[in-house]
Amino acid sequence: MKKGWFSEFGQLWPGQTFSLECEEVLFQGKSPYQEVLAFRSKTYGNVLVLDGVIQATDRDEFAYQEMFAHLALCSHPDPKKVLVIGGGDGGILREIAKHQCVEEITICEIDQMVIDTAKKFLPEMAKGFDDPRVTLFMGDGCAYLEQKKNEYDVIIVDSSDPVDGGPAETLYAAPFYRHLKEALRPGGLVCTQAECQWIHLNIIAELIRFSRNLFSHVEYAYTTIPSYPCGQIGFLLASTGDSCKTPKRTIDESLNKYYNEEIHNASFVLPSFVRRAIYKD
Ligand SMILES: NCCCN[C@H]1CC[C@H](N)CC1
Repeated sequence: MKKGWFSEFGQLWPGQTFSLECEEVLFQGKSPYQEVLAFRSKTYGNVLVLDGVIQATDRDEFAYQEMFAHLALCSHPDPKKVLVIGGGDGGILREIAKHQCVEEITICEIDQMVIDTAKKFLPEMAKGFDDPRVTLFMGDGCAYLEQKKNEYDVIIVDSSDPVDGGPAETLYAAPFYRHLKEALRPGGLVCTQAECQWIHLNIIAELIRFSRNLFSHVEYAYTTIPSYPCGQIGFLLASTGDSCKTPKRTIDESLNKYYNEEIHNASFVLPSFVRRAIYKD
């Protein structure tokens, strides 16, 4: 990519794109799994891109990482063992580490190049790997999960998008959610990257449909984040215990730039057309 503008084209957001003015290309590489790009943008700081899709920018990544981690962890009464699938840039680890009750954080990431690129060019995220409670397992998240039964209080699936034939496609199907449930301890919950209410209602509705057969509470919440398609992205919270709509625990809000108790509650409040389409109510 040359100095100028980076535009994000994707199969999952046809007919639209988001662009950032690029000051300098910092890294371009190809791992066994995907194209990896990092560049310094004019107004969003450093940017991490995988297969042409923006993963994180210095300027707004906190909106995603904080809501992802704290919606999940504040919805569990006493999370001690946490598993992250994906999330190799480290941002989600940084957020989970804010919860002192957590004793073990395991992350399963398949692509070492993502970790190395984040450590070099987005260190504010990658510092999440420095917490002594973190154990890194390099490998496929699905395979790792299939070996785990009754093991975790919270599982966070920080995946890329379910592009046809892409690495994340299987993470949006019912078998994977069965494995997620089997890996949870009683009262456990999962929180997964669940795309955008403006352009992915069918994906979200299908996730909810099959998750309802497995979990006692299945709820959709979202955050606002300018560098993702349509400026927002959602999370599916599926619990074997209580609803996630109101927090069971609080976190010191001075630690966060985005998440707070009020926004936890508000993030589950959806426009009528979305609620009808995804919950079929
Ligand atoms: N830790 C950040 C992972 C990025 N998650 C996804 C990146 C691609 C987006 N279209 C959706 C979120």
